[in-house]
Formats: sequence, structure tokens, C-alpha cells
Amino acid sequence: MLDSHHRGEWKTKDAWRALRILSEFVEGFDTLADLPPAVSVFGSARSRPESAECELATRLGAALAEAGYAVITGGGPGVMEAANRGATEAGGMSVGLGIELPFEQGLNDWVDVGIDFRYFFVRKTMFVKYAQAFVVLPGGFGTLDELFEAITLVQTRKVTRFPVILMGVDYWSGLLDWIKQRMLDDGKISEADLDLIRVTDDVAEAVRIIVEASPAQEPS
Ligand SMILES: C/C(=C\CNc1ncnc2c1ncn2[C@@H]1O[C@H](COP(=O)(O)O)[C@@H](O)[C@H]1O)CO
Repeated sequence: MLDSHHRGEWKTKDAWRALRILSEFVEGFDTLADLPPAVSVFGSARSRPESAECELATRLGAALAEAGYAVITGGGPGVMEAANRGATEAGGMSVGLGIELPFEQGLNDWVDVGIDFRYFFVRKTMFVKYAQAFVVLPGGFGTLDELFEAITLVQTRKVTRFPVILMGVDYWSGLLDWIKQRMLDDGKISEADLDLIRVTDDVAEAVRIIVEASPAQEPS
């Protein structure tokens, strides 16, 4: 994991790293504090702009913006960019929470409010804290990490229950079958846990689920 052989130096560096982590939390909280109700949208960084999932993400971003939600993504390419694009083109607020990576590409061109994080776990806190729902489109390890973080937080009641919606029924069907046939049958989750995940390909239905679950907003 951490490859230094000098344990003393290690400890000192870790102590200072805590300040860097704290500063990321402060910047995130400060930048996002005044965000309107928002939805975090996840999905592959590798999807081509002309792919079905990017087309879906763009329609979703637009529909969320039209329903008054800011759209938060990882600020990267692929599905993230498509969702940010949909939100921006529909006149909504488009947020990108980028991550410093060795092969970094920077925030996509459709982000109005952007932050770059060094630490995945700080960034994940922001996705959860400032969103009223998660929508998860087809993706790889990064997307699965974000999906299962959300479900675990809701399942363990670390956060107030919020909708976690999978879009791309065909893409997710194998995973959902395995969850039902293996995880559930083996007693690793309970029947009620299955209800934590909603699945649809219909943008209007996804927005309806989110609106119905959203807490009433206080007049400003
Ligand atoms: C792979 C490439 C660029 C990666 N750039 C990313 N920028 C921002 N956020 C990212 C990036 N890669 C992963 N993420 C996060 O994970 C999810 C996507 O991961 P997946 O493995 O592609 O499913 C996404 O929701 C982000 O939050 C070069 O193309």
C-alpha cells in the first residue's frame, strides 16, 4: 500500500496528510453548501459520446435540470460528461467532483461548478451529502464502488434513506440476478435489502421516484 521503508518519516507525512484531507473537506463543504436540491449521477468514464448510455445520461441530466435538480457527477468523460451536458443544455446547474488521477484529463467542458479532489473518500462524502438520490448508469469498477457505497450507507442506516436507481436494465440484469440468486439465497442480504435498489430505463420514471422521495423544500 504505502511503500516507504522509513516508518518514522511515514508517520510524520501521515500527520501532515491529515491537514490536506481536512482542507479537501472544507473546500467541498464550502463550495457545495448553497447547492439547490441535487442528484448524483454515476457511470463509465469510458463510454463513447454516441453510446446508448451517454444518450440516456444526457436525457437524464436534462430531465433532472428541468425538475429543478442540480446534477453532480465525477466531472470526467463518458457518462459523467453526458449527464453534465444534459443538465447544462437544459439550463440547470452542472457540478463536477473531479479526482486527481495519474492519467488525469481534467473536468469536462460541461461543468459549471467544479472541484478537484485527491482523495476518493472525501469526494464520496460530497456525492452523498449533497444529493437527494443516486442514479447509476452502466460502468466499471469506479461505478460499482459508488453504487455499493450508497447501498451500504442506506442499509446500515448511516444516512437517511434515499433512492438508488439503476438505469440500463439489460446491463445490470446479470448483477441483479446474482444478488438475488446468490447473495439473497445464501442469506448475505435480506429480502428487504432488495428494495434499496430501483431499476428503470425510463427517465421520467427515474425523476418521479426522486421527486416522490425528496423532502419538501422550505420556501427561500
Ligand atoms: C478512465 C479515464 C478517465 C478517468 N477519469 C475519471 N474522472 C472522474 N471520475 C472518474 C474517472 N474514472 C473513474 N471515475 C469515477 O468512477 C466512476 C466511473 O468509473 P468506471 O470504472 O469508469 O465505471 C465515475 O462515476 C467517477 O465518479 C479515461 O477515459
